[in-house]
Amino acid sequence: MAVSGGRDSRGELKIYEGLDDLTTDFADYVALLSELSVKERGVFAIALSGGSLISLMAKLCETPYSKTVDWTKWHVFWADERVVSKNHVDSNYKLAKDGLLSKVPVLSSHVHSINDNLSAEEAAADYEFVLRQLVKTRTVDVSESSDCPKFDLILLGMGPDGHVASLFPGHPAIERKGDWITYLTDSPKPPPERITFTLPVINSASNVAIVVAGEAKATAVHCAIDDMTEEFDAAMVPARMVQPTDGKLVWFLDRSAASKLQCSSELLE
Ligand SMILES: O=C(O)[C@H](O)[C@@H](O)[C@H](O)[C@H](O)COP(=O)(O)O
Repeated sequence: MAVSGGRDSRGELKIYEGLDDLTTDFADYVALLSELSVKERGVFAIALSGGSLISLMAKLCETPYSKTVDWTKWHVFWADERVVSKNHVDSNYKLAKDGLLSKVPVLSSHVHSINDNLSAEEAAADYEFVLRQLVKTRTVDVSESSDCPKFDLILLGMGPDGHVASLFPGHPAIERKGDWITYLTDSPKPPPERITFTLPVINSASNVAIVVAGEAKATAVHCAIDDMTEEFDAAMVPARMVQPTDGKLVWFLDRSAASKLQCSSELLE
């Protein structure tokens, strides 16, 4: 069973007793947004992350979703990627391919992964170029307020340090504004070389979901969502800076991840 509550600009909270409820509701959420986007725009532009997120999407490969979702209309991107070859165990592309994309009929020409023959800096520039072409054709919509791509849905996990995509606490990549995609060669979470959507791109999406499970992330969830004192530095918890300008943010949390939220006891009553 889930409880839901609003936290204004820090998003809607959905808290689940167990992972089974969470993954079922999460699959319903993705399937519904896919349906609405396809109805409205003819395509569904979705950006994935790495980590446990992909295993939490596993229900989408099962019925009814495997049969009811219009997979041929999906265009798949990565909100962040590790700069390694596509068949490397660290590759977010490989993770998604093995756990999701090879099990559903997404068209290979609609899977927009990074060029793994390039350096991190070159791969970021190349990925931004690819994205710009797809924004021109409106495969990915554009935000009128920011001129950034407006993804139908960006899916993020969160690390125990509060990072999302490859935007880490206190790292200069959080501040990047001019670029859509930036790169790191010193990621605190291995591997060190990565590319990542910048915050303006994440915050221009129509929908953003942050999916978090486990007690190890409870403090970061608290710091990302609860009201804090004025001295609190949001740049130290990148997930707190995810605040879509014209879109909607939803947090999918299990009970352990939500256990330090000030508002969780009210919500769970
Ligand atoms: O490539 C990456 O490392 C990810 O995109 C990263 O942002 C991930 O989503 C979080 O670190 C959460 O990962 P876990 O869910 O595995 O903790």
